[in-house]
Amino acid sequence: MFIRQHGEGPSAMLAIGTANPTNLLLPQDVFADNLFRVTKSEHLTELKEKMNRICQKTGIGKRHFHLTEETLGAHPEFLDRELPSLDARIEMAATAVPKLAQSAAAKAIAEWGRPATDITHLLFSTYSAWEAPSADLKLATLLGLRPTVCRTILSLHGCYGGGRALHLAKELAENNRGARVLVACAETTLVCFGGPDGANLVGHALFGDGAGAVIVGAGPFGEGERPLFEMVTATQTTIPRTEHVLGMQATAGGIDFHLAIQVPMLIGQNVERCLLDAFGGDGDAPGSWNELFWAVHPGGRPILDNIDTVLKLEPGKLAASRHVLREYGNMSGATIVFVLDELRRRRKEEDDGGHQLPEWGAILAFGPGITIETMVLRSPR
Ligand SMILES: CC(C)(COP(=O)(O)OP(=O)(O)OC[C@H]1O[C@@H](n2cnc3c(N)ncnc32)[C@H](O)[C@@H]1OP(=O)(O)O)[C@@H](O)C(=O)NCCC(=O)NCCSC(=O)CC(=O)O
Repeated sequence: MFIRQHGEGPSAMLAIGTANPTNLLLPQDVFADNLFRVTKSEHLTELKEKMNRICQKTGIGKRHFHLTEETLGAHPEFLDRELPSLDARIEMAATAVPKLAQSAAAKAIAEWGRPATDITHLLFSTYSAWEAPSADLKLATLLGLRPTVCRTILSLHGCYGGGRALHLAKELAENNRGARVLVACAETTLVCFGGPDGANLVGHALFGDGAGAVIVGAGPFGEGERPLFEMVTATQTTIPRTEHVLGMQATAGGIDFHLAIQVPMLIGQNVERCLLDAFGGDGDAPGSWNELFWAVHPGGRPILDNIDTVLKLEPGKLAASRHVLREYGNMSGATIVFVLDELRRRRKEEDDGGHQLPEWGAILAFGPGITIETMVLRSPR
């Protein structure tokens, strides 16, 4: 009888890659001027002042975008929510999203050192998948994955999409001996970009474009395979009665984001419970959260500030998250991969400098629901 063989030990991240569109890089201090100019909204002076106030408080230094002024010139319907533009956006995203993911995935595969045809599963997360077959098949074709690769697209999980995909990759790798799972997350604001109004200023000020890829596998590890972070346990929690505070909605004029002002507070109030669950209860959790290393989705500066406060974290514990927020903004589901990449770069630097490094760590990612994905990590010695 055929018996399914399991992988050995907890699965691990074996390689990480990230990428951003090269079309447009905008420093945050000129973002409002640029937005109001290209959308012909300069007469909305109060709104622009508010936009400037918000931009200054984001903790963001610059962001990358696929949409350029030239593309907007060819699509004036993108500027006016009353005009239908969803078709054109879907068509643009259908090419841009898999290509962006390809850039990140190619870096992860090169670091991994094995042929792309050794990938057995593909998990693709994006808020821009609006067709079938979708970005997962396009990415598989661009990378030359084998026709038997098991593909899954995760759509509209928003900012917890990266955490969700890593969680699923862990399950797949541990339950299928020899599986090598490519997690790919790619997000572009071209599906939601529009002229500024009272409802979309915060989204405009926060979101950027980027892609992240991680290769996940469980033991036995092949020659040259080097576990970066072991994925020890993972949980998902939905905060009851918060489904209306954070979300996305497709309209004829593009995708609308809704970010209620209470989001940072709600996340702050709930993360400790999620962490205790992921660690298996109070008894197994570390005595102080400062004993861990941290990969937190930088959904916004106040979210990181609230987590610092409730977990009583020492300054610098969320440095990788703050760095990614500063350099790239909030790239929704792809952001957590950038944080993991930055975290391992910082840990290597500290290790080379002879510093004692925490062995255990945690991922926190948040999105619509409000959903919190939590994962306990261990860094192999
Ligand atoms: C917008 C901010 C930069 C503002 O910074 P501060 O809160 O420190 O500053 P502040 O209180 O002085 O606010 C400045 C101005 O912004 C307004 N303001 C703040 N939060 C707002 C919100 N959610 N919606 C609309 N307006 C908002 C305030 O009323 C104020 O207006 P005035 O100046 O007129 O008084 C920050 O609050 C922030 O980053 N919030 C976003 C957090 C968030 O929801 N992240 C989740 C992203 S989604 C995600 O990550 C998951 C996903 O998408 O799936």
